Amino acid sequence: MFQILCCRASIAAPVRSLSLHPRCNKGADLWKISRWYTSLRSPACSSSQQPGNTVTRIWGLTQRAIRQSSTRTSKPPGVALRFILGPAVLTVSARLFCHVAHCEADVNNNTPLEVTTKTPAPEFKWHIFWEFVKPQLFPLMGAVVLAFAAAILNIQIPLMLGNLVNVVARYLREQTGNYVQEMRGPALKLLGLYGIQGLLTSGYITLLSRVGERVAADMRKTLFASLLRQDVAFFDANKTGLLVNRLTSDIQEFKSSFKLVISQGLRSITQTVGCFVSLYIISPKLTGLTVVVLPCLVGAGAIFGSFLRKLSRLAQEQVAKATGVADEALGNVRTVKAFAMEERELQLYAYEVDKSCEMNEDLGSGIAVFQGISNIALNCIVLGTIFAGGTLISSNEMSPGDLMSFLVASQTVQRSLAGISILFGQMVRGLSSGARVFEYLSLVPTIPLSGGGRIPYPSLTGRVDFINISFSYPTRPGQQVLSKFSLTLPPGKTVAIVGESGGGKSTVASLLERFYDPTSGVVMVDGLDIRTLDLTWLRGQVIGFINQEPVLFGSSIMDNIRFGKPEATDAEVINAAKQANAHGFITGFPDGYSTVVGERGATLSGGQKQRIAIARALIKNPCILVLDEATSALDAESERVVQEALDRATTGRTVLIIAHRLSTIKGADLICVMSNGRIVEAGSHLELLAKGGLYSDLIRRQRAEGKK
Ligand SMILES: Nc1ncnc2c1ncn2[C@@H]1O[C@H](COP(=O)(O)OP(=O)(O)OP(=O)(O)O)[C@@H](O)[C@H]1O
Repeated sequence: MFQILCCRASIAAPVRSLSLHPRCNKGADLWKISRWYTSLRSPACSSSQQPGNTVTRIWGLTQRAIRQSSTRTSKPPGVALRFILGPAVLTVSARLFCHVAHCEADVNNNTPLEVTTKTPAPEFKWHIFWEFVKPQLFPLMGAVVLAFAAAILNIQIPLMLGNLVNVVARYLREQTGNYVQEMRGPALKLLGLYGIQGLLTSGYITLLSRVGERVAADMRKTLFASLLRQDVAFFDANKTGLLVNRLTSDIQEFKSSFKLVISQGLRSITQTVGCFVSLYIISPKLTGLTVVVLPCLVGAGAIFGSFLRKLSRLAQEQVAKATGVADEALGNVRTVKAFAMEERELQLYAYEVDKSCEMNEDLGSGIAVFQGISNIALNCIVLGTIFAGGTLISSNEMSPGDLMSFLVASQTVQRSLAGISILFGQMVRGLSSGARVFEYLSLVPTIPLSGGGRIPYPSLTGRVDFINISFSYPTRPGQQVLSKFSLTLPPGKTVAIVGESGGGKSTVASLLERFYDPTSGVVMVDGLDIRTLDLTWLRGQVIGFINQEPVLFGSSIMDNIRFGKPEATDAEVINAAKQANAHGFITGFPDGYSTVVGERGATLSGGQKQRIAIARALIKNPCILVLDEATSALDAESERVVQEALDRATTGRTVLIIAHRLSTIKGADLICVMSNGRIVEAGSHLELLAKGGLYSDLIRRQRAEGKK
């Protein structure tokens, strides 16, 4: 019954959404816009991925996951019980395209389009699945037993209905005896059966949804943990949308299939076998007729259904495409507004929505035709059964009650067979969704987050050595970014790296953070290869990292600063904010440290965000500080305030500055000029100026640009 409600609710969805869609617009302008837009979004035009903080990327990932949490609409069935055969017939037709409608319901799921890659399809790993099911074994077994019992009772119902009809028929024929008294026995029995069957059904659905939800929740948590463990290179190679899709749609799909297979699969098989036995006992002749007609009908329904499913999938992808346009426009709303592109974005969205409207209309028409034909076919079967059964009744080979039992049992068989055909497709989809989830669950990062040694604090000096490093990014193995790069950061000293854009400066910082391992050579902290050190300790307590575009979380300022050291007291947070020159503006806000900074810190200025990021890095009192162009995105006034904070923060620490603005690094103990992945000049500001080489060239160019 639950399944029937779902089917009907899902069927209602396309009809409703179709009536709400705006008129389809196929104007030539929109075509042009779309093509321009498609080319804009093609891989050739997409900007290259920059190395970034893993947490920052995962932050984006979770935000999208939350946005994409599915909202399925459900509607009570609108068809009233008219007469005993009508609902059964409608139910069968509904079930025949239940999977089509199920896809349709998914349209509302904002599923991001999964980029098809040529890698082989992942395999479903049963042993991993078993690990998730094991803790839920008892409720699962309970659900199986209850579902089986409900199916057995379902087989009894047609026979009991037949008994009831026999009583009615006898009374009509003979007009003797007490009708109510004669009816009471079988009616009460049937009522009891309905009651028990209802209880069993609610029982197994409750247990099954508990099992399904818990398995899905465990899978989500484990997958998210596994994603967080992966190397930065993994995030360079995999799109956030695809990862979010695995966390949301794939697990949702897997859960639905899992529940459906247990509930409907078990019921359908038991009922098909049981009811066939009943049919044979009631009338072998009529059963023979049914055996010929039914499979043909179900087969035709399955073929038509698979065509509609394909249509539904295409429509679903189109809706996801439209959602992608809206997602990108809303996510980059400031850029859209800055270029006054609201109208253009609206047109792009309208084009995609109109296309999806058109496809959904086609799907709706397909469903309508299918429902019409299947209703006619199924009603004809009923008619044919009554006709053939009537002949058998007239020759006394069957009673009216037997005919009634036969009709209801054959409806149950039709329903069950349709259920099995749906189930098969659903199972295939569920297994491939599960396989995609398990693929990432079993991924082992090449850079483990924990394990390895720690250097006790009193002896930690903060000396860093890059020795003979060569490096290519895993996603671009052909491009050597660093070649035989060597550099020493003496304890407590400030070393700056300058050079042309794309020369590999930020890559040096990424290697120190161990976002990547060098292709050859070693990075050392206090004379120890960082590959032998505990990475969580190194990133969490030894190195503070501040980059050009600090990403804040959409929580309070207090929480954002505490992100650097979760166990920090309020006093420690305030102290870090003071060191970062942030305390003044924070206390100026009406809510002070409780001020919520908006998505990615959108309600703060660039300088304010940067100072909170500095406080976040300082709160862990790092021995080594990496500033990757920390002030280059700021205006002169913000830069001055942030620079003040940085000057204070760098005292007594080993500091690596990746700099664009050369004015900010004049005071560094050592300035290294990078070109083509190696250091070509090194010395103090004055020494390099006196040398008249690349550094003085850069200074000259920057001064000239400043004057323009
Ligand atoms: N995640 C990545 N995957 C592949 N290649 C990358 C990645 N990040 C950077 N690169 C490439 O590595 C080279 C060095 O980049 P890097 O960011 O280190 O340069 P940079 O000197 O810091 O540049 P800028 O001053 O413009 O920030 C560039 O050619 C860049 O395209």
